Amino acid sequence: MNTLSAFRAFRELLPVLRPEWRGMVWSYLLGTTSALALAALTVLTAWAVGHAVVERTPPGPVWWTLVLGLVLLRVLLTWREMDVSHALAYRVLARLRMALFDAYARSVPGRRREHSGRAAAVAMDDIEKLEFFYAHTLAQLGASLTLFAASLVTASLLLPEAALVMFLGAAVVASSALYWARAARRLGEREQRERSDLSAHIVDALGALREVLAYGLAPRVIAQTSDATARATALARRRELLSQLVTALRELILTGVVIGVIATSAAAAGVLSEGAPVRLAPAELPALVALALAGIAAVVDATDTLTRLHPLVSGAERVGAGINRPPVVSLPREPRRLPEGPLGLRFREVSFSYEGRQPTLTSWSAELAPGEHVGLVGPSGAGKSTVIALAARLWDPSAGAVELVTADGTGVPVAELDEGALRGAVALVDQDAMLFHGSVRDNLLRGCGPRSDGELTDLLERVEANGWIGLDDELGEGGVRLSGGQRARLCLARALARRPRVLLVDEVTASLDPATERLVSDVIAEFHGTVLIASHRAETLARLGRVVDVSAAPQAARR
Ligand SMILES: Nc1ncnc2c1ncn2[C@@H]1O[C@H](COP(=O)(O)OP(=O)(O)OP(=O)(O)O)[C@@H](O)[C@H]1O
Repeated sequence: MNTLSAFRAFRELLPVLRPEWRGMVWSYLLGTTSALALAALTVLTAWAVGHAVVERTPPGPVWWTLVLGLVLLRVLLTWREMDVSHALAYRVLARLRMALFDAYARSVPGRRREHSGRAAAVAMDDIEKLEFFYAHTLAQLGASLTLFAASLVTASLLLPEAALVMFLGAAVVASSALYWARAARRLGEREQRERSDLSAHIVDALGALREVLAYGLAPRVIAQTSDATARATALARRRELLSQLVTALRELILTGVVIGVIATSAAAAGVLSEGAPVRLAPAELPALVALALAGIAAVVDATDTLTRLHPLVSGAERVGAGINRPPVVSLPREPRRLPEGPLGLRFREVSFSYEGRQPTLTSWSAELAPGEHVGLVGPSGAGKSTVIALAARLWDPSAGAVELVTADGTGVPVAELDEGALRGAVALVDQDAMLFHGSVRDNLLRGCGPRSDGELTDLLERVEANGWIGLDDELGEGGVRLSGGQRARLCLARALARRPRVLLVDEVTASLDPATERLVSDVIAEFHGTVLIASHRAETLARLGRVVDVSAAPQAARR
């Protein structure tokens, strides 16, 4: 494993978990004390056996008190450890999820053409595995290393050469683990890639099931799926084989260390040659071997855990990349509030380009007076959706400003506005607006304050949805059970439920039949606030007071 990059990937997420440091330290302390208590029990038992066999003296009351105390301590610690680490795991999960969601919320909304949903779903899945690492594994690694250090120091006080054997054994175990981990990680990454390609392939096929069936693609999809599964399984088998080999090697080293410690202790106890100076009582020999065994087993445990971390490293990298996505808009330091009353919209010499693309807008200006209904036109790809996204502050322009304009003509840049005030004043009905899982009522109430059922029913009547749906009806995932026109009408009702002062509508009538288009246009025409509609459709545009062209040459904004 590239230890440094693994270390970096895990460290990257620590700032998010900083508030949990007390829980993490507590979990480490409990785990370490418990491991030390277990090691002490093993050593005490070996000591008692040594004395009983060699000196024929049974353990005295001090020994029994110690052993009993340690057993009780272990019971108590195991119970507390579970409690603490479960609570910690829950909080780690929540913190990572919130940080990821927050980062996506700040960085994604404008990037409509990105598969952000899939990336976020994979990262959310990763978080579930990482939770265990931060809540349990980290403390367990710390406990193993502390136990090794403690047993090494104790062994070096009792018999330095036994400690040297332990140290060398630990070094060989650790270096072999690091060497093998690199190969395991490479295999793991390939397997992970195969598996995510496979799930993307299945998701795509299921998403386009109608095309798959209509074009007779099912046999090809099945063959591709089975090939990809076979490749992923072969890689998993190779990885498992490698891991078994490494485990066998580790067991071998462990055995070597035990033999080494027995040999050095036996020599020091004068067991090997007559007349040699005795530096260790023969009765202590089993205790020293048990001590060495506990210490080296802790290193074996830690390296075993480390070698199994590789799938987590890629997960941590993905989550880190998600959490550290640069925000597309930044929150103002001193957010301004919005004055009451009608609001207009002003684009003041706005320029904008998508990452690495030619500029979409260059010094583009337009102004909508409060209450004005304006159409936004331009050839396909000219930037209509971009203008709408800038007005909703899903992106920030690279130059110029987008402002909400009060009745006296004062412009308040959307970038300086309090987030809540902006979202309360401006509503967006997007080209591919999504409905959420849940009832119609849940959807209408999303993002707005309390509204009476009477008001919501009134909205359904306005978009003529009351004939085919009610407030308590469930929409299913993304409103899949509805037609495009029905979805558009509910999305419009949802935007109106927020009682916005500015309504932004992006191509919502583009794929509607003439009757639904007329209906949607009627509802928008009755809206009393300011409206900006991006559209190609003559029928939609004919209802509007004025039309502005997004591809028009740069002009100065009215001040
Ligand atoms: N997320 C994105 N990343 C990169 N480029 C983008 C992104 N969104 C839009 N673009 C590009 O920016 C340009 C303007 O796109 P936009 O969607 O604003 O145009 P539009 O006028 O609304 O087009 P249409 O009428 O076809 O919907 C296009 O060239 C498009 O390819």
